[in-house]
Amino acid sequence: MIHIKNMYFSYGQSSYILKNLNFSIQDGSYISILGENGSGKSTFIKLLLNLLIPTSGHIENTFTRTAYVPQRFESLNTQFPITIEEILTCYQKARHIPGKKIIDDSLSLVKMQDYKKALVGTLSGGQCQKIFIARALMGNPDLLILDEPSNGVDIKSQNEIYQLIKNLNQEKKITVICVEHNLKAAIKNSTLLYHIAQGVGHICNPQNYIREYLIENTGVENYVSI
Ligand SMILES: Nc1ncnc2c1ncn2[C@@H]1O[C@H](COP(=O)(O)OP(=O)(O)OP(=O)(O)O)[C@@H](O)[C@H]1O
Repeated sequence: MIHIKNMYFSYGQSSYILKNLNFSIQDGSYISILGENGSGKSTFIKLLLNLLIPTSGHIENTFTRTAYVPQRFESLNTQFPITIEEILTCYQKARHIPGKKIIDDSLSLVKMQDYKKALVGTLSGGQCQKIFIARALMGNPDLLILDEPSNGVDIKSQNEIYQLIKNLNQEKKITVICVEHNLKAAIKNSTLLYHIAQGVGHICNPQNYIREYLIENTGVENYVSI
């Protein structure tokens, strides 16, 4: 469980990016974090990952094994001649993760076992995203944080990736927090949405999101057709 209480955050002396956030994330939930570019979604995630410290207020986090799946292009040099097995072996060693079968097991979970010897530069966007999820699963996480998992991925692979994330959430009981620009996926998959606008967080039920937030705040009625 994560409890965020009266949390404010600013970078240095600049004005607050996040203002008085109060939000609880229950075990087993699937939360999508929404908001416009620059609204503070990545900052929020970095605070949850302890990469940033709140300016005031606090975060209580009872999860013990958090895994992070970054945006695909943040962590990938496709020109570098390295295989999937080598990437995962480096991760296993760096994180001191035990187990001889852990790489095969995590690749099987994302149905990418046939790509163990493939060079990372030969994979499609969707395949790369699955490899990053496999890498995150090697640490047997109880919390999985993803940053825009469908970014740069075709529709078929998007469906596979969201199905995979949903299975991890529902069957393996991994709590999921996902930064999203994919509104359709967020509404379809999440137990709760958290919309950040002007530094303020709004908790929203997926079924009511379109009415509660988009229509009231933007007047964009055609979002109803999503
Ligand atoms: N290291 C930093 N130092 C100063 N300001 C920063 C830093 N990182 C982000 N910001 C600013 O904080 C604000 C929120 O940025 P953030 O990256 O959290 O937004 P975001 O919602 O994730 O955006 P996007 O959807 O474009 O990824 C932006 O105005 C950004 O310029």
